[in-house]
Amino acid sequence: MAHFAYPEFNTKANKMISNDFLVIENLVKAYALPDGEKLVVLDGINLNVRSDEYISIIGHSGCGKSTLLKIVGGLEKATSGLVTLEGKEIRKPGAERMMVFQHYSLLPWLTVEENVRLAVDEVYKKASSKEKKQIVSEHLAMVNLTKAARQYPDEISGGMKQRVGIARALAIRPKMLLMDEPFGALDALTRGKLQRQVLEICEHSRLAVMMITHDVDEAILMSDRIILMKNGPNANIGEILEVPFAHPRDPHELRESKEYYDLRNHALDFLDRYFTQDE
Ligand SMILES: Nc1ncnc2c1ncn2[C@@H]1O[C@H](COP(=O)(O)OP(=O)(O)OP(=O)(O)O)[C@@H](O)[C@H]1O
Repeated sequence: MAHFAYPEFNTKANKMISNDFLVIENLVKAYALPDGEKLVVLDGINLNVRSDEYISIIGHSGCGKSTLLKIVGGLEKATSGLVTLEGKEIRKPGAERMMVFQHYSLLPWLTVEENVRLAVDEVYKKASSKEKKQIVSEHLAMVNLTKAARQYPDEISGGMKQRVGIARALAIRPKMLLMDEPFGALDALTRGKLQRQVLEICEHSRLAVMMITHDVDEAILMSDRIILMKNGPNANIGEILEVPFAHPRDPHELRESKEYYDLRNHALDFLDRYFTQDE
């Protein structure tokens, strides 16, 4: 790897942290409906995300969480407003922003390592075959999938598939990970294990994360801030909660603190309030 500029995982303490890494300003997103009307989904979103920050987005179904994530991912365009990453306007998808979806999106005719390799080939065009192989194997090891490298997606469990998706996203060395309910389809035990694995990777990496979840406990465990969205249409941010717990976090320890329950109840009350308004 001598001539290949592939950064090591650095601790957060070693890095420059920028407060205006991702900047969302007055973001409005409207969809044209078949009857000629307009559906304004997001109406005036303002948010700054630091370059090492883990952000969760919570809100009732249809409030525009996925739409917001897709705009940051460059898969959807804003109707008005501005979204910038390190000062550059986001107009299309890019390798510095990798997406992970709830339903794994692996190619079934490729093995686990080939699925990751495909993405590495696409981005590291100048790297040698040996270097690319090393990147793939490092990232499979990171999510404990070394032994499953030669298996096909239909030969592995849902949790393993999701780990392949995460390894594939991380192997590209993105600056930002965008995850749409990444643990939503997993059983409770697998979800807990994978949450801790992702948390550990994020605690040691120079990475910003934006994650959609419906699970308040998951949001508190993983995030530095929780974005609580008001209901749509014309949704915007209702509240932003700071999660005050130091890293590394242990879910059992968290659940012993009063602060944890105060935060949890606050988020649940917010969601209840909006659910009731809608009824
Ligand atoms: N391409 C589209 N064309 C028209 N309307 C759309 C389109 N995509 C999303 N919508 C509408 O925008 C609104 C927000 O959708 P979005 O998927 O962003 O919500 P969400 O908060 O992620 O919901 P959920 O929690 O159920 O996944 C919904 O009313 C949805 O029907």
